[in-house]
Amino acid sequence: MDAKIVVNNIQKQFKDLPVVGGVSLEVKDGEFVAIVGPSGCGKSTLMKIIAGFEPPSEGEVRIDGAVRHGPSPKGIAISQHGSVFPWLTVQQNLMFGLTGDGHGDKAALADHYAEMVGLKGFENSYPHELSGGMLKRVEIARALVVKPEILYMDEPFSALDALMNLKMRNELLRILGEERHTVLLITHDVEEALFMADRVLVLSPRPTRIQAVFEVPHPHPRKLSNPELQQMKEQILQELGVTV
Ligand SMILES: Nc1ncnc2c1ncn2[C@@H]1O[C@H](COP(=O)(O)OP(=O)(O)OP(=O)(O)O)[C@@H](O)[C@H]1O
Repeated sequence: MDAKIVVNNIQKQFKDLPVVGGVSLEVKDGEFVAIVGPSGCGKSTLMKIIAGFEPPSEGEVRIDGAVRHGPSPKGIAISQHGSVFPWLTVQQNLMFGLTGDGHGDKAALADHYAEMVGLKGFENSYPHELSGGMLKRVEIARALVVKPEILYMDEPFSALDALMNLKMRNELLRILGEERHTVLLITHDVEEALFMADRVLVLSPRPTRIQAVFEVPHPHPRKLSNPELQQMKEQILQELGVTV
């Protein structure tokens, strides 16, 4: 099958600062690819380019074979900064992206996704009435409700505490088990990458390139105590220059 996303020799320079030094990558339909890399290496820049929010200096991105010059309607991004509208209720936030007539009963659909992420009973609450973890779930539900073919996630759980972070990983995997999406995840957390992804890419320092690739063929649910995953974690940390 053809790749869903093809990244062809992407390079990016901000004035005279080279940030992305030539990245090529193929992501299969339904694949979950995690990207880890040293701080400031250019992860977010690369993700913005792949998602179509930032033009590359060189190279091209294809979605389903077509070269993109901006965000694709097939994809949706979830960032670490959060983007729920504070003046709308949970249900209204979820209905916001449901434009056009193809969505049937929008309120019912919004409520279904609110329930899916564990927010049943909070449909009429406003963001300021929710905890940080609940807000993150609103954001994930808001992305999923439009049924994107591709999810671009840049450190989506990094603002959450450790316990909520673990819960959200499980929640997302459960949803992905029910609904197929192609996922690109940027994380600084090697365990998060190994827990969730089919493949982990390790980026080099800036100007960033793909330095190493790790396939993670283990079925879900995974146990991070699995010796093979532990070994892979050590290898990835070594690639990142962290001695263990
Ligand atoms: N719009 C911009 N204009 C100029 N420089 C930029 C711009 N965006 C990013 N940079 C620079 O590009 C480099 C990489 O930034 P980027 O945010 O992509 O890295 P990152 O790996 O995601 O960082 P972190 O690990 O801290 O999240 C940094 O040196 C940053 O200052």
